[in-house]
Formats: sequence, structure tokens, C-alpha cells
Amino acid sequence: MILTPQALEALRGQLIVSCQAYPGEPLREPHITGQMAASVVRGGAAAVRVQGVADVQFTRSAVNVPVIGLWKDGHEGTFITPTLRHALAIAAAGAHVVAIDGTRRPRPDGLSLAATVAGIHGASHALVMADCGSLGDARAAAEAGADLIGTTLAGYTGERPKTDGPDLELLAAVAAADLGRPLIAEGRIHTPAQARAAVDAGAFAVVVGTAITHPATITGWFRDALA
Ligand SMILES: CC(=O)N[C@H](C=O)[C@@H](O)[C@H](O)[C@H](O)COP(=O)(O)O
Repeated sequence: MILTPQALEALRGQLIVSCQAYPGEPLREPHITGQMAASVVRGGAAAVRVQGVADVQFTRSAVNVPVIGLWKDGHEGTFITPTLRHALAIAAAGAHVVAIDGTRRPRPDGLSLAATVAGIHGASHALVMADCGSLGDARAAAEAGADLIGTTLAGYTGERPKTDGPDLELLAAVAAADLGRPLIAEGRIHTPAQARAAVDAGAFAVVVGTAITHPATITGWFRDALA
């Protein structure tokens, strides 16, 4: 699926919403992901991010905005679209952008990040978003040919502290490194003010997940405030 340079540019300064429910949760149904995506697009999401092959398929038919797809396999180590096989399945499902683990950790299939990106580019029209955890990752991902750089894994790989909100320090550092790729702020953006701060720190666009689409967590925030 082709995301033209113009369509990518249209995401500048915009909100992307991640619609994910986790295994065993009541909303963990691909068609519900599609409905959630349609709901956030009504609210102004300029693109959506969804997990799973069937979720990408349902979401593609539910919305007319770019779809970032990923395949989570497990929940620790290299688990976000860890191999080329996972990535090609997500591209074949219709994702405009395939989000993959963009760290410098070894990949389960033994391929380098550059070979993985080249494999996706060679077999599909999808762009590649590298989910990074540090400035070192971001530099390596740009060098490896990733089309977009995300801070998705900041605070989850041991290289950066798990900040309460978004890792604004990392965002500013990656922006300053001027890697020539759209920088996507993602991870622990829980308020509109934090989304604004991420753009002010140099992000091209902002991904918000939990704070918009994970009712169990949001409910817990309110419950805790009343405890
Ligand atoms: C680390 C990891 O597994 N991140 C995942 C990546 O797709 C999702 O679980 C997050 O919800 C997503 O990145 C959005 O972040 P937040 O939900 O914090 O707004």
C-alpha cells in the first residue's frame, strides 16, 4: 500500500492514535480494533496504529487514513514485529507503514535491521517505522534505511529511564541529530499538554495509545485518584 510523500507530509504536527487491546482483554477482537480506529478518526486522528494481521485488515476497511501496522510476538525483548516474516505479513495485510523493532538488539531471525528494512522495501510498498529506544538506536535506524523514527521503546530497553510522561529529552536529542526522517513521538503521552510538548521538542507527529484507547488503564487512573 502506497503512502505518498504528500500523504506522509500531511501527518506533520498531527495526532496518530494507537488502538490496541491486549491478549485476554474484552476488546481484543480485530473488528473492534477497526471500530475503535473509526471512532478516533472521527475525533481527528490523522492516522492510526494497530497490532495484528487481522486488525490491520479490519482497520484498513474501516478508515481512510494511513494505517501503521505491527505484530507483537511476546512482550519482552525484541517483540514488536521482530522478524522480516512478521513485517511482510503486516505489509501484505495492507499496512501503509510497518512498525518494527528498531533497536540495535539481535533479531530472532538473525537479520540486521538494514536487511530487514531492505526486505520490506523489496517486497512491498510499505514504509518502515523503526521503534527505537535511544538516540543510538535512532541513528542506526536512519542509517539502516528506516523511513520514520519512533521513540516507542524509550524506557523499555534499559537504555533510557522510564519517564512518567514522554521522554522529551530523547525527543529533543533525536530532533537535534537531524536524521532526515520524520520523528514520531510515542510512549506514555497521557495528556494533551504532553502531546503539545512532544511536538515542541521536535516531533513530527505524536502517537497516543493508552490515554485514548485503553479504558481499563484510564479507569484505574480515576479510581486511584479517588482512593
Ligand atoms: C512498549 C510497547 O509495547 N508499546 C506498544 C507499541 O505499539 C504499545 O503497547 C503502546 O500502547 C504504544 O506504543 C503507545 O504508547 P502509549 O500507550 O504509552 O501511549
